[in-house]
Amino acid sequence: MKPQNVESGHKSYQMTEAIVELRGVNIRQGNRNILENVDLRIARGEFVYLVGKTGSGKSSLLKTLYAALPLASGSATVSGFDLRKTGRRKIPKLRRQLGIVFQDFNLLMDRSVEDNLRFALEATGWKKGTGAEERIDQVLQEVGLADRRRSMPHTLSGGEQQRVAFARALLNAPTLLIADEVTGNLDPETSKDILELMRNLGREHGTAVLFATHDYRLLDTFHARVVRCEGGKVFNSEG
Ligand SMILES: Nc1ncnc2c1ncn2[C@@H]1O[C@H](COP(=O)(O)OP(=O)(O)OP(=O)(O)O)[C@@H](O)[C@H]1O
Repeated sequence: MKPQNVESGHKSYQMTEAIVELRGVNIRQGNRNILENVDLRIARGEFVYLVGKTGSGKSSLLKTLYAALPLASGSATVSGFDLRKTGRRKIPKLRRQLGIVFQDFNLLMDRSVEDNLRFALEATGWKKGTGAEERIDQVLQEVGLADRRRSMPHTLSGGEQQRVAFARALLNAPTLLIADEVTGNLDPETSKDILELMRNLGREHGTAVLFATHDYRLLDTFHARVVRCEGGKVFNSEG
């Protein structure tokens, strides 16, 4: 296949560059084998659905990608980090390349939207006066919440709170967005809006998106590659 060049602002990148490359990975929780011999490749800017029943190992696979679970065996590269060589001290550096969003929005409820984002920026090493305020404006605009910058989280709907969580995940311009059951608390219409938003942001910025869900109905939202966890194995298929 001919590599496809995508223009993103002043950056040009190749859609074929791998952001995730797992080969023969075994994933364990405690002394239990969860997934065996996993091969998975995700290219820059690619959107991938990760599906499987509750307990099939989706979260364990995602945890492996952000180095919250060690590799039991095999090789894995995520955003240029070789996970076999990514010791504890390097993990924060790896995670700065990733945007991770969960079902629970995990917002600080006693702080405004902008304070939630400022807190995340400072926690990842941004200093005041280095474009932080502009970056907050940018990500809120991208998720369609520019006018809610000073709102408190409890005044926002569930869908809007999840958008704030996405805005926070986007702050450091991740190469990979990991979404673990992010629509679990949302109604079907809002879930599809969130899904569309993720796909569009991914396309625009060349961010790969791995969207885990046990809700197979969401696969009808748009056509994309589907990766399935079942019976301790991971199956790759064309969507
Ligand atoms: N900390 C742990 N210690 C031992 N076993 C665990 C641990 N966390 C998860 N498991 C087990 O690993 C298996 C896979 O769980 P995992 O959370 O990865 O599945 P999942 O597909 O993400 O499910 P869900 O959709 O419910 O989140 C389950 O059988 C679960 O009981």
